[in-house]
Amino acid sequence: MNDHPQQPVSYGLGRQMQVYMQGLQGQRPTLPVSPEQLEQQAKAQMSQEARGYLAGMDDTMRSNRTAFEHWSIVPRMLRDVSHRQLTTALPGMQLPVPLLLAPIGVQSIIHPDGELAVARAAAALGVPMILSTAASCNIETVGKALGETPRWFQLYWSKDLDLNASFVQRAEKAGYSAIVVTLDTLMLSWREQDIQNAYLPFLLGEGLANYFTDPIFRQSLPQAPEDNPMAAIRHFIDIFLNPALTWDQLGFLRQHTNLPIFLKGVMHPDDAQRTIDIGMDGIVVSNHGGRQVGGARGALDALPGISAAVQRQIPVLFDSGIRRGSDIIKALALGASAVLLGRPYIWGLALDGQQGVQTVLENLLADLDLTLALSGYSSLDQLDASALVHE
Ligand SMILES: Cc1cc2nc3c(=O)[nH]c(=O)nc-3n(C[C@H](O)[C@H](O)[C@H](O)COP(=O)(O)O)c2cc1C
Ligand SMILES: O=C(O)C(=O)c1ccccc1
Repeated sequence: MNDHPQQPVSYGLGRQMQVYMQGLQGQRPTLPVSPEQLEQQAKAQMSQEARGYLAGMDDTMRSNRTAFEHWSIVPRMLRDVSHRQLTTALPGMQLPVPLLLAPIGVQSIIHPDGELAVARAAAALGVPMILSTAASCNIETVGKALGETPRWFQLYWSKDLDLNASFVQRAEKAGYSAIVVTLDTLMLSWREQDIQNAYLPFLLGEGLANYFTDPIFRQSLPQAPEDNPMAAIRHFIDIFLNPALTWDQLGFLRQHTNLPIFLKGVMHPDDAQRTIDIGMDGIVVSNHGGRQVGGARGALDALPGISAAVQRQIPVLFDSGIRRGSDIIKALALGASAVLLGRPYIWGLALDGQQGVQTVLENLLADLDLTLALSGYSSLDQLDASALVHE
């Protein structure tokens, strides 16, 4: 596991005063501080194709947010919150904050520096990053940019088992400390905007860096991807997802990596139980940011039942709709050990590259730190359902 000596530049009061002091010099934050305005501004300057790709099903995304709105924090007073602790212990590893960057594919369509800019921002703040299989920059290059910062690798389970083994071995060698297998995307969903735009980034060769640099992938091509990219893209389309995947096949990964394995996209307590039964190490409760199943349940609504089933036997992580510090507090109070931040860091990337991602993270961590303290908590392990009411 990676140790990470860096602490984020400044949480809470530090960040707040930094901004107010800059105001004395006539400076204002360059990015919108509110996530809603950040989203609006980022979308306004993206291409129609990128905007469409970032979208999801409106109803499921609305359910994700509504689920948060139905829980309220009940602040408690006078409990000495002068020192806060945001470190988060997972079995076998310590995270500096209860937050990881969610795996988001094909970041080159958002910003030319894509995953590299994100990795540099993550490294500047010590925030762990999860790299997508469908990245525009490969496992090794992103690993180097991250230095000592913790990183995990997200696997799309290919039809080619040797390729799956190769990916996890490359990740292990490049200092990644966990594998996240995404279960909810065994095929791409009916994506209205992408279909309207007739746009799939992979067909343009975007997001294929891990495949094109993989020895197993290259071996199965008659010509190198550099010499015949269309044939390489066609092979990728044939093998990259495997809708035939079932629970009993996941054990295969164990023979090829010693890293802990998390399953992402769990929405039912029975699937969480199944994860434990087959000996996997953790789950991510998620509906993929409302991008896969239209009309699906809000992810936070699934969390209490899953936490109750899991009984802390394995860590439960959460994503889909995290926008503010209060959202993180709610997810942790309902049993998550940490959360994944999705679209907000991509909006920062779209507007200002590495610096944009960094600003979004600094703001979110400051908000988390202050909201935690003002709610009456000084460490994350004090949070449980008694911090909230459902109404
Ligand atoms: C543009 C985009 C691409 C994504 N690509 C991946 C991916 O490659 N692998 C994966 O497991 N999840 C992927 N996700 C899902 C995220 O990891 C995460 O579950 C989701 O963004 C959380 O929802 P939120 O962004 O609304 O908070 C993607 C999400 C978006 C928005
Ligand atoms: O677009 C996505 O949501 C996603 O998860 C994905 C799937 C395949 C390749 C890249 C990203």
